[in-house]
Amino acid sequence: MAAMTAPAAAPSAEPLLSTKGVTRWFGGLCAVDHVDFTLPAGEIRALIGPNGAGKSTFVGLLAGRILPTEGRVTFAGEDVTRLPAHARMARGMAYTFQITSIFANLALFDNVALAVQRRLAPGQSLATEVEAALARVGLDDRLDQPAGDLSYGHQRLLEIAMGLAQNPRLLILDEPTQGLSDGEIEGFKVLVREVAKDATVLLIEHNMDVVMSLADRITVLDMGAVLAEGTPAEIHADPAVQRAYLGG
Ligand SMILES: Nc1ncnc2c1ncn2[C@@H]1O[C@H](COP(=O)(O)OP(=O)(O)OP(=O)(O)O)[C@@H](O)[C@H]1O
Repeated sequence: MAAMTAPAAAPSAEPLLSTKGVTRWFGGLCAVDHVDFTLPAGEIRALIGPNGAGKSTFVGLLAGRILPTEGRVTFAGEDVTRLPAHARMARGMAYTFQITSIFANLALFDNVALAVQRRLAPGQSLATEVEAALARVGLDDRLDQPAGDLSYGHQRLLEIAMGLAQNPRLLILDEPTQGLSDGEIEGFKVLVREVAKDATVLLIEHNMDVVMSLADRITVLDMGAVLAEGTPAEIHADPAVQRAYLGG
């Protein structure tokens, strides 16, 4: 029997996250229109689209910050459509949003400590976990500095550290590179590749260089609906995407 080779691990049949017909109206405006979306575990997925395409609303629906008018959201095999954001976080979703959610008057350490406390296991040291999360984004030399003193770009990195501190299964990043310098963007790419070794990443991003170099696959939203989905090369070559988004 020793000569038998182990069967290759079967790809997990169930996606980490999916939506079915998810829809959100704001008054007379349909911001997200019957979107079917599937995100397999382990992928880096970028979500792109023109301004007003519905990206932030869609991510709000995934995270539980916005409830759908109709449709279903499934996370890790569970229907989470009606679960509030904190319950989805407890199940392993973490996210950063365009509107920064840090506490400006608190030190970096305390901001991240708030996130770590959600999942600290017995025997784990709060300080060690906080410092490790800040080290991943390169901010561990400023533990005692008030978060409000950071540049906008560094505040975005702090938010990512707060997301990572939760050891998420899914990390959702809404325009994470906005306000970062070119050098910081390179560091961010390295960080996301590192994070993706043990988490799934969904990235809303306008910087096409970041999208093309990081994403395994790209989903393009336009007017609340999925216009296209594919590898960076496929999306780059798609005439409908070029017309709607890339200005081609
Ligand atoms: N709370 C709200 N009330 C009313 N309309 C809204 C609300 N939130 C979003 N919208 C509208 O829904 C549409 C989609 O907006 P959304 O912010 O999701 O798009 P987006 O793709 O994230 O845009 P951007 O790239 O500019 O951030 C827009 O027309 C927007 O004005």
